[in-house]
Amino acid sequence: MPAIAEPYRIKMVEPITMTTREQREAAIRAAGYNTFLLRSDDVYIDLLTDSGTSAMSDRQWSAMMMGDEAYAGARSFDHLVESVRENYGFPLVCPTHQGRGAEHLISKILITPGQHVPGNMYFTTTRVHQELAGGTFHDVIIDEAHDPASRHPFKGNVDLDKFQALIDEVGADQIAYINVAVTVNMAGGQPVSMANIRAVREICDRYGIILWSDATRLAENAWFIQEREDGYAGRPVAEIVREMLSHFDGITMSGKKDCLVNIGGFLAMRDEAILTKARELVVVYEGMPTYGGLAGRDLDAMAVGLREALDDDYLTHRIGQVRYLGERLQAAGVPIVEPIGGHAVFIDAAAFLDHLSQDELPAQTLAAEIFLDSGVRSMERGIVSAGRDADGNNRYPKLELVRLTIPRRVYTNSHMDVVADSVIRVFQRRREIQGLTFVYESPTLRFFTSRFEPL
Ligand SMILES: Cc1ncc(COP(=O)(O)O)c(/C=N/[C@@H](Cc2ccccc2)C(=O)O)c1O
Repeated sequence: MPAIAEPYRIKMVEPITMTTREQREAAIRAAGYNTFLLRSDDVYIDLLTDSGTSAMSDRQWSAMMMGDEAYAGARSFDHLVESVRENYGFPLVCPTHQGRGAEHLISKILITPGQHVPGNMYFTTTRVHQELAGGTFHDVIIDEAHDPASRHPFKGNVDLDKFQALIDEVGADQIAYINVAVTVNMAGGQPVSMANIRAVREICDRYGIILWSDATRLAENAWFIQEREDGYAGRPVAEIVREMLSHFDGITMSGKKDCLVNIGGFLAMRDEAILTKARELVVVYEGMPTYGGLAGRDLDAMAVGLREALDDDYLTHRIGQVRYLGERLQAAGVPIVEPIGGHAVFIDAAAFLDHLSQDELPAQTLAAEIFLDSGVRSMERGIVSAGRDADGNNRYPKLELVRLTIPRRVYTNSHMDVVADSVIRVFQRRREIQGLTFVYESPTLRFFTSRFEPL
């Protein structure tokens, strides 16, 4: 991909400082070797997440100044609805404080306890809300998604045979809905093709199954369709997004990613009955249906940001930056998930630290080692994130990954070079690295707050 300059110029900066090795050793010990528990001031380049860490534009900031903080019926809500209608094609919107707020509501609305919810690989908060609502998640993603080395161009695709087999096994009436994430975070930010979305739609229509999407990174998914799928080259991302979403009954959206805001989310849909139920629940858990746990200014920032995130030049640079980092690591022989995803480079920690067993927590270990080397913060996406099953046993995911997650419009490729140099240094001394073990294991979504110590 030809290098392109940032399609924006920087108008404000936030100073960052490099720490010493001694400072980092003290910091990671205090954080229990869990990068989620590090203090921001101890982090040099923060690649923990792309969630809520984007830089907002001058247009978003000025929209915030005009935010309407009326408790009910604020203009800011109208602006969000207009933007969702215009850019996503959904007529109905229920704002929530962030993505998992929307996941909570839709799980309660659509799932009857005992029902099943197929999806293209699990995501932690999505699955936990489905389970809390009494549903059982079933992974129906294609097998290639579980192979870090597979170069399948659309590893996020639903395996139609797996989906059909589940329908045959439990009956269509026992399937609450199918949830198709675009892109698939835990597979490495991997896209779903338009052809696959259409094929899933056909099955859902045949059996009367609701087709929902976790649209959190939909713009990046559309950009990969433009780049890789026959018939879409040269089509504007905004047009591809409208076509993608036209096949879904509704979406949960974490605005903290592809709406370029620091907080925000929403449900968007076509069915008034679902909106009515969402409004009944949102007043209990989030706030009035016209603010959903957000300030008016947040709604306005999201209305502007979701439109900006569909810009072709912005996405070409954004995805190009992720690819730049990934290609530097590939050139040094560092094992990463291929193809390189849309929002992050995922290091194959199992291959990187192939002398460690999964019970020695390779990804947790590698994330701590990278921080110790350079102050770069990453996120464990392996056995710790996978948690325990209903019987209390550790789940053993095929993918044991460390995610280097690139915030939107924040860092330059000079920062990417610092990250690449650090990971390569750790790779060169990987045989010296020993594993970690739990000293405290939190009961739910344990990766957020558990603590560890070196073996
Ligand atoms: C595909 C997808 N669907 C829904 C959500 C929830 O949205 P929200 O509630 O955060 O707004 C997320 C959030 N992803 C963040 C934050 C995170 C969340 C759980 C564990 C680790 C990190 C991340 O991947 O960094 C997501 O990626």
